[in-house]
Amino acid sequence: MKNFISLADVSDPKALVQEAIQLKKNPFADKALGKNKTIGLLFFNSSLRTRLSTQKAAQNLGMEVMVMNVNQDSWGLEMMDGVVMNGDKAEHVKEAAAVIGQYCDIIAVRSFAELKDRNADYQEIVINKFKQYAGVPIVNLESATRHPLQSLADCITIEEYKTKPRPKVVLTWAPHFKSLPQAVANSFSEWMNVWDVDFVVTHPEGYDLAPEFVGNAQVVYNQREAFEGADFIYTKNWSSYKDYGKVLTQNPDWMITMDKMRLTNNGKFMHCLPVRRNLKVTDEVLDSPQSIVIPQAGNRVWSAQVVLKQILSGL
Ligand SMILES: NCCC[C@H](NC(=O)CCC(=O)O)C(=O)O
Ligand SMILES: NC(=O)OP(=O)(O)O
Repeated sequence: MKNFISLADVSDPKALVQEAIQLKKNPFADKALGKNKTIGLLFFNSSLRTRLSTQKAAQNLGMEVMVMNVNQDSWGLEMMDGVVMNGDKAEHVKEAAAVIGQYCDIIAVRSFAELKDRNADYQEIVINKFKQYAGVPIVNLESATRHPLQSLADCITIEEYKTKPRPKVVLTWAPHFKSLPQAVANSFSEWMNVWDVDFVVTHPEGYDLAPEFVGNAQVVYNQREAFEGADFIYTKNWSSYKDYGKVLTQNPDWMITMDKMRLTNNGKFMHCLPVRRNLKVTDEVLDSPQSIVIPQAGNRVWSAQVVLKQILSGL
């Protein structure tokens, strides 16, 4: 593997998941692979899981890790070419990425959608500029439109918890007062489209994801209907793609409750976290045996480790 920016970088996603499940049984087997190799983790946004699980994965592979919160600790980075840099951005990504590439064998970047300009976000400017100028492999830690390390961990989790060869998986929108990116939902949908599942997406009208991410999913605007017989309920809030970045409704009727979970086939509750209790999902659901959010987050280590292992093997 050269880079891990989206599903397109993975030649065999199912084999990758099986390899991750094997790694989990023997986490330190490849400790020599990363010796004298350095990964730089660059964060333009907050993180708990991504930061710690990627660091842990790199350490399991024997790598050195450097972490930088770009917006707090470094110079403001200009992403646009050909501009007069007389504003608040002191350094161009052209130099910054190339310089970090002198210090690191792999660079991992988190940079969320700004949710102001749909074209700009969907062009994936930040991660693509790093790919263009760093000269070393790039790993996506959640970019404007995708969060593939999360989706890979989600696939590992579904493989571990499924009770039938072809489970029904439902991606459901849930209410939030803030305008949040579509990245997690897009990416999950992208991966579910190549998985052995019956995949349903449910959300209020106006929240349709970009068609290239919805793919062959069945879209249902009635949440209760969507939940019928589901084996997995994957919850996420996202802002509108069509009316870009807007919060069109905060309708509390879309919150995940035990009453709705009872419509499922003893369905497992999944969420990438962080999750706001009693806004998106009730305490009762999150604290029930049906919730698998903690092992799901635990799988972020194996998702990152299998990706770093494959990239290191190709250096
Ligand atoms: N990486 C996992 C999700 C990150 C981000 N969530 C958030 O920003 C939640 C913030 C809040 O609830 O205030 C998102 O939706 O893409
Ligand atoms: N799920 C996830 O990516 O969590 P963080 O935003 O805390 O990294």
